[in-house]
Amino acid sequence: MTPSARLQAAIEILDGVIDAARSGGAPADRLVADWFKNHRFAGSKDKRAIREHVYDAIRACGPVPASGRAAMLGLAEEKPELRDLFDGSQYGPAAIGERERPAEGGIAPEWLEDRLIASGIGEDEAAALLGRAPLDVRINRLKVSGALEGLPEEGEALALPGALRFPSGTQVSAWDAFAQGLIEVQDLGSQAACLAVGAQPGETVVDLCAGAGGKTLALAAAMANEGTLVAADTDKRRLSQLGPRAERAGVLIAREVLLDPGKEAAALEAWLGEADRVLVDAPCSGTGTWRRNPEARWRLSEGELQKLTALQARLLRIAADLVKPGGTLNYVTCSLLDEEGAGQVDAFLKQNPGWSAQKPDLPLGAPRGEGIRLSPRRDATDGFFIARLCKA
Ligand SMILES: C[S@@+](CC[C@H](N)C(=O)[O-])C[C@H]1O[C@@H](n2cnc3c(N)ncnc32)[C@H](O)[C@@H]1O
Repeated sequence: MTPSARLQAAIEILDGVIDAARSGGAPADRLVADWFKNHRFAGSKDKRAIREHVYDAIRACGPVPASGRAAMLGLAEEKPELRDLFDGSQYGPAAIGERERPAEGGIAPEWLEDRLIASGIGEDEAAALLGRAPLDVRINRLKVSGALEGLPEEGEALALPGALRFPSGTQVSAWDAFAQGLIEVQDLGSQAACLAVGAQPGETVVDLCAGAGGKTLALAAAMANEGTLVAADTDKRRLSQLGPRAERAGVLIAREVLLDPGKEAAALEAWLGEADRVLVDAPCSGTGTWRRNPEARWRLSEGELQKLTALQARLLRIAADLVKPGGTLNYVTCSLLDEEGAGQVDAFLKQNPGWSAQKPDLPLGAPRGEGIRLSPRRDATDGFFIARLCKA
């Protein structure tokens, strides 16, 4: 493909990404993969260039752009060399018209930028939200006791025990060590959130929003496969991914519980007042994960954020009832917005006098309200809020 044809392909994909963001359709990575599947003539260099154009253009636009072409013209403001590729050639984009306007730049739609500022995220922090995430792995202590030898590449040892970092795009999933369950792909921030739970062998631990079990696997390793570990979620498809992952990782104690939305407590009755620790890795805006899903900022609306904060407050109440006296509730979101982090915890503590907050003891993050916050700029992790609440 010519450089212009690659640019036009990226513009077409961006049109799909914008539509999907407006209508709640498929994520950008799926749309990119679908385009490649339907255009077999694209070689590996073409694919790399097209993918890069798509993601660079998404990062370059703050509010939702009017079209893929406007988004690409926005990117051309940062990379003027792209303007030459609007050359009107057979498969390339038409020449730039005199009245054509590029899409607006910035970090996010205005309302969301305002919320970030109100949550203490300054300009530098905000810009880092749109950087490129490296690839972090966690050494699986259920299978590896000492140093892990023989990986195809040497990773950088990170601040948490058993955490290694590789460059963005490293194909870790093709490695033998991955197939054998010796390593799990997990962002350092997510590893920190698991470590903060402090799960111990023999305890009863509930992972209330387990999803596909990324954190469940880390909790099982911390528990050395001893005790009771409940992995609950309302999403059957996500939860069904835990079984094969647990098998590969040698996790034996994870017990899946599918929840009915609105009736979660009923399925968890057996653990009411029984859990030593409950982890609530709550559904959230994902403002801390824009490095991976930059188009997520076009999907969020104020109404959606309001629904998420109401759900988070409800999940905190459900979790609180599961914790036994002297136990802990660990509240986590991959968001940098106070209404999903420090604000939720403040409201919980006001409404629940028998509870107190204890700052998680981690070599990462900065205090935020009654918890700590990790940020891409400060900690080189996804953005996270982590709080630890103790029941009297
Ligand atoms: C941030 S994700 C969890 C990610 C997961 N813990 C991991 O480490 O991979 C939030 C999860 O909350 C789940 N969820 C949404 N509503 C829920 C509810 N009412 N009860 C329990 N889980 C819920 C979603 O299905 C989603 O899997």
